[in-house]
Amino acid sequence: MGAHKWLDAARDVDGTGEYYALIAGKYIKASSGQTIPAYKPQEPEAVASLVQACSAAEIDAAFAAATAAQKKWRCVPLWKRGVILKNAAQYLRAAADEIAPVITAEVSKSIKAARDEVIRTVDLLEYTAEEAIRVLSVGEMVTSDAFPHNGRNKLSLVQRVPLGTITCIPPFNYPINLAGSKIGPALAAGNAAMVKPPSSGAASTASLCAAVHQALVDEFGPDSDILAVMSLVTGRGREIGDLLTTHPSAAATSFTGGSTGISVAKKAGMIPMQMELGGNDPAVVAEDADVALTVSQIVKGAFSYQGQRCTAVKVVFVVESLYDEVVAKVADKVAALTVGRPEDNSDIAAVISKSSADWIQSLFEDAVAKGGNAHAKTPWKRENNLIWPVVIENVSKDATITHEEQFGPILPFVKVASVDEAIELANSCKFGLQASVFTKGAERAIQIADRLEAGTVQINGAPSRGPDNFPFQGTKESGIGSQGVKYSLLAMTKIKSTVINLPEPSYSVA
Ligand SMILES: NC(=O)c1ccc[n+]([C@@H]2O[C@H](COP(=O)([O-])OP(=O)(O)OC[C@H]3O[C@@H](n4cnc5c(N)ncnc54)[C@H](O)[C@@H]3O)[C@@H](O)[C@H]2O)c1
Repeated sequence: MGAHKWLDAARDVDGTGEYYALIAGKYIKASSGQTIPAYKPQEPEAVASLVQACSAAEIDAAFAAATAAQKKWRCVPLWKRGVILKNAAQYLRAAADEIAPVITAEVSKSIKAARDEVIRTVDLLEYTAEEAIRVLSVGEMVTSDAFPHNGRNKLSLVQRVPLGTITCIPPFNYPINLAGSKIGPALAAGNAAMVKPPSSGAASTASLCAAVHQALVDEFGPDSDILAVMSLVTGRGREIGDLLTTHPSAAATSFTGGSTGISVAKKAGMIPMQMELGGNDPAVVAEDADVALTVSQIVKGAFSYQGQRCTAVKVVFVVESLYDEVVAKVADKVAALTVGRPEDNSDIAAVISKSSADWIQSLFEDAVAKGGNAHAKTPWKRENNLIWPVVIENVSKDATITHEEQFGPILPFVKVASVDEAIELANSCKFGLQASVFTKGAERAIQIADRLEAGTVQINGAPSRGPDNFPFQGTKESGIGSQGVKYSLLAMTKIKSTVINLPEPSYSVA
């Protein structure tokens, strides 16, 4: 039993501790009688959480109830939807210390970073509630006399309306924040949210959903059918994923994850997609870079949360004149990072799974086979899923890690003859999420940024998804559409216009 009744209501506190699914506004155990375990990345034999293995029939039931609930929810006044989201944020804030260890156990994020993620999501929900009012309460009136051969006898009133039920699929690495960045705008805009959490991180996402559900219960009572406006459906992505993203009642999909998103987008019918996918964010270091700033941003950018961030620095291109100095100084800092348990707030803890650790190791071995080497101060070392941070120097332009996302604590350095060569290499990658450029010249920075194929370019800073009000998007295989509170509100609504036809042109006077 925890300190929060609403959080206890989301799981079987008297039994196995398994988390329930939330379907048609009620917590349920799956009719299959089966649960899905998620294991602790740091102790692969230990179960971190158990969630329900929902069936196709349960998902159909969730969609049917959500469709009906959304018709009522969209009529709840905009300000009141905002108040409910703010109330959910307050529940979340009060339980931050109880939820943080759940995140830590499931995805091996340090306790401090896990708590920060909860509070960031509180801020996100509150901001979303207010931004929705600013963005969605104001439309426009378009007059016909702007277009040739027309008088002012037609007035088009333009407003934004919700889409319906939005399938929300977050990844493991921010199971609360990236769930909140979908659920918040979806609900604020008058949609229903069909939430499918990642297998590792499901209990964390479930905790956020519990806060939102309780805020809905407070407003509408425990038996209201409007509670079905948010569902939590759990199961293996490969088993229920297609059902959720191709369901006839799904009006849009908001997905964050890896290349799975590409197949999700290809299979989906004619519905809007918000796709935030993988990246291989390059840092381009020019001859005139501020070395101390560059080094500290690269270390922070590449190794926070052991590199498991879509916006981690994933490859560094340094011009010859600075190469040795930058590599040596980065290696010094990386060698000083603490390695251990996330519960102890170590800088580096285990990566999410064995398959991820194996992938990282294969990239390291490929880089070495092609001429690279671990810097002497940061040798390769692995124990189960725990990988010590490594600076790989002399990495070949042809090494797989130069072009593919490692999602782990190893960082390749590639020596380039010029910034032009760095840009060419960066742009040859199939991804285009973010990129960083380090130079003291403001005009030069803009010119380099303009030439880099990326959704966002950071000048003299590490890549970053936040703050959450910024637009965030990828090009190429890094995604479709933009995220960020305002941009998600726009993505989760569509324009509807109503035309007033006047019998004869009318011109308004002051
Ligand atoms: N661009 C961004 O905003 C952003 C942010 C964070 C993470 N990421 C990316 O996410 C990846 C790491 O996260 P991950 O390992 O959880 O990604 P993933 O693609 O393996 O899984 C993402 C989500 O998709 C679900 N899923 C799996 N199969 C599915 C299917 N067939 N249909 C629908 N859903 C399905 C998973 O259960 C999970 O909830 C990295 O590539 C990282 O770069 C991107």
